[in-house]
Amino acid sequence: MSTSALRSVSDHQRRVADLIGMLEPAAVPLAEARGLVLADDVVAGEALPSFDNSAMDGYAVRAEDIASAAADAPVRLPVAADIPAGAPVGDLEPGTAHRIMTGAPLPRGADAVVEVEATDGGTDVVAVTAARDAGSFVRTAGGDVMSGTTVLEAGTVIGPAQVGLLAALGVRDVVVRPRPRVLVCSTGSELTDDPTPGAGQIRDSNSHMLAAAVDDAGAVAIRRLWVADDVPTFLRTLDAELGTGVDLLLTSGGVSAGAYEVVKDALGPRGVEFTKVAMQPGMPQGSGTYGGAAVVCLPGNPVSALVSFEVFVRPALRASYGHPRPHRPVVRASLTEAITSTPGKRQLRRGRLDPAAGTVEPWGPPGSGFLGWFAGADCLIDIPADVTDLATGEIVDVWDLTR
Ligand SMILES: Nc1nc2c(c(=O)[nH]1)N[C@H]1C(S)=C(S)[C@@H](COP(=O)(O)OP(=O)(O)OC[C@H]3O[C@@H](n4cnc5c(N)ncnc54)[C@H](O)[C@@H]3O)O[C@H]1N2
Ligand code: MOO
Repeated sequence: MSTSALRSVSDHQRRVADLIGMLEPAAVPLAEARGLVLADDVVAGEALPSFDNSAMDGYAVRAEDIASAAADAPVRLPVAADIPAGAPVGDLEPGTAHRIMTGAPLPRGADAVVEVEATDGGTDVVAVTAARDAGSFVRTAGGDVMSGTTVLEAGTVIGPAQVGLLAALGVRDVVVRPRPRVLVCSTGSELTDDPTPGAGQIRDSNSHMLAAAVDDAGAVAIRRLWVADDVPTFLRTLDAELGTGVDLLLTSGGVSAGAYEVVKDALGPRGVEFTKVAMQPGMPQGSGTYGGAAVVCLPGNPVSALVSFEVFVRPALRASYGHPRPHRPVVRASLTEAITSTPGKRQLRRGRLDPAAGTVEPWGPPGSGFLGWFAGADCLIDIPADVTDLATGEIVDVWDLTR
């Protein structure tokens, strides 16, 4: 096939993204929401803090009662009560102090807290050695969040701070687009789970690798399986697994031009399209729908499978649950050595990025079997299809795989 007949990377990215689409929002418990994206605004149903409280361990007072306090002229006040955190709100009589702990409710009548360091720490009578203005060390109700305000907007990615805020506001369920559910299926009669593979056999690494990539993308690898190069067995397996809440069937292997291309032979006649993309690695690709699920068929070479996942599947999965940044961040860096690329194919070459130096080092050969090298890389060098030679020091686009 001439390279002019190949589909462009961006066309195939669009096709895969359209196939997976966007999932419908649903309420999920807060404990399961980290990494997901709010589908609705969240409005605070109450204020934070919900009551005036102390920012310091010390004494609740009336500022005017300690206005003259100084190190050489302490003001002595009887300590009328102890207020631990969690106590109900009390009342402070003028001319008295309450010993108060950080977070405890400020008693009615008090308007300031004097920290214990500015006192003698007395428990019956306290000597205050510094004046404090009204409002000192008081955290006022609503000072952080006012009831009725929008605290988080739709489209916000829920991270630890957002989980904390929602928990503080008493929100138990949040409305998000759910994690896409992915069935990962390796194919190949050479694959085995046997700890000591026989002659010509290899361990199935792709299903482990792709399930990890699925989870890393914020989706869920609901099951991981492998099937031999046998069309009836492959179809029977899929028919048993699909139709049970699978959003995406992700296969690897069996898509090129050999005599036993199980994925292509089984799904090609059932509406899944097999095509060649102008990309290296990852030229042969399949995409379509089957059994109610979107289907993406990746090539079997491990580096091709994972690069294809990065290029086509990861952004589509992240977009399907509304992630505002579906793609890896792209940075510009200068090459530490010259590299070449096949004409007519966009090459995604493994590299090691040094953000401080602004450089990227090509890491390992370009071939698609070098998973050992890929495992030591942290980025992909994106070489456009019309570029064949890059000199040392040239500036290239680099996909940062660590973010
Ligand atoms: N005559 C042609 N041959 C090939 C072409 C072509 O256009 N014409 N394309 C080549 C390209 S490019 C790629 S990429 C591969 C894709 O092949 P398949 O998707 O059919 O994959 P397999 O043949 O099943 O396997 C390829 C390779 O990867 C190993 N593999 C497969 N699955 C796994 C797994 N789960 N874990 C670990 N390793 C796996 C497999 O043993 C093979 O070594 O086709 C080229 N050939
Ligand atoms: O296009 Mo294949 O994915 O290199 O080895």
